[in-house]
Amino acid sequence: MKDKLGRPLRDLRISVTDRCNFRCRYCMPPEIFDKDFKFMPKTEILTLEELAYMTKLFVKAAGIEKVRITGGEPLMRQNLVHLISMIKEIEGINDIAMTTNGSLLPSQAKSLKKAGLERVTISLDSLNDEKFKYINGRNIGVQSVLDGINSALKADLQVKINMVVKRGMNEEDILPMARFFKDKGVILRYIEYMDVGNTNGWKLDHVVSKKEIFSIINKELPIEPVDPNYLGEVADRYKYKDNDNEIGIISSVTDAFCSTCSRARLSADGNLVTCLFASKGHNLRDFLRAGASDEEMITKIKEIWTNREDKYSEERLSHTDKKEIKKIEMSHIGG
Ligand SMILES: Nc1nc2c(ncn2[C@@H]2O[C@H](COP(=O)(O)OP(=O)(O)OP(=O)(O)O)[C@@H](O)[C@H]2O)c(=O)[nH]1
Ligand SMILES: C[S@@+](CC[C@H](N)C(=O)[O-])C[C@H]1O[C@@H](n2cnc3c(N)ncnc32)[C@H](O)[C@@H]1O
Ligand code: SF4
Ligand code: SF4
Repeated sequence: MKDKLGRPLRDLRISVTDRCNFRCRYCMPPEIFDKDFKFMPKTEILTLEELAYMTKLFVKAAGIEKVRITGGEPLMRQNLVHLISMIKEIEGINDIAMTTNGSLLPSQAKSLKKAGLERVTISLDSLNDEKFKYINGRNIGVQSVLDGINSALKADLQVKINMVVKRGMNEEDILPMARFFKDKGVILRYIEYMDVGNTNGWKLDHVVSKKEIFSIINKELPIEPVDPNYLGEVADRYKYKDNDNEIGIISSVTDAFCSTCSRARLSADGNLVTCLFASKGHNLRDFLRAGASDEEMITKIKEIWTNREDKYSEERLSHTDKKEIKKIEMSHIGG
């Protein structure tokens, strides 16, 4: 099954909650996501069983093999271990990963691994405690994320680190992060700051480009490109010349990768979203709860994917001088 631009559906990213214990200023600015902010009501959120069932439908509809659990903060969802174990049982799924801020991992890493989680990507934007406390908007120190990383490694999970780079926020942390993680057996990935949602005040000037990130690292720690692991990998891979450790750079802004984008996103309230920058999703929840059969659900998923023609990042620069379009917030669909 291919979309209108010839792209298959391979990778399902499931957001299990729109809530988070952090308020990263580039994702959920605390002034907007405050005590009056209306998060999704519980009745609208898919149950763990519904999420697992939806995953099964995506396997049947498209043969997806890879699932990434995300949020909001996925570890805030109760009994997530149960969801992982249900997904693990689905024939055809051979890669279960999670993106998390890491702070709640120490108490959960072992049981997640036991349930079938193989990989975690942990977000960390600075090793400077004061700066990190400011960025996450909740005064949470670096050590709680480092504890999360250590607990994941101890539980034998594969670990990657995501660092969003924003000019004026943390570009001076690019090198310290590289130095710190270089020999730790984890892959650090730098992400160009993106214009997801409408609340983070994104400007093109805030973007530190892939080229710039490469040159900052390469000057002190020489690196060279490595071939992608698979077609459509979002990160460009590089390895250090003096050892085999790797870093990645994700360049959605300056070097878009829409032409190989095979990712579908399912929000916690059951909307199928075909692009990170979409204005809205396709409501699968109500269709499911109205009693649609497996066949009807599968037909619907296929219909949505085959009509897909998203390529926002390739067209981004032509959007910036126009009136801003409404986009789903990152905390709804999880990156
Ligand atoms: N524009 C855009 N950005 C994306 C897309 N997918 C991922 N990203 C960005 O890249 C970041 C890292 O993505 P991950 O989920 O860690 O990457 P992944 O490709 O699933 O990781 P691996 O499976 O380990 O290769 C996300 O948090 C987003 O910020 C996409 O389809 N479009
Ligand atoms: C939305 S979070 C959800 C999962 C989890 N709460 C976390 O932070 O890892 C997923 C990823 O998106 C990244 N992200 C959030 N806002 C972004 C933005 N405006 N540009 C680029 N990446 C962003 C985060 O840093 C994180 O790595
Ligand atoms: S990036 Fe992740 S941790 Fe930070 S506010 Fe967004 S959802 Fe929460
Ligand atoms: S902008 Fe949309 S179509 Fe392009 S890579 Fe990202 S999610 Fe895929």
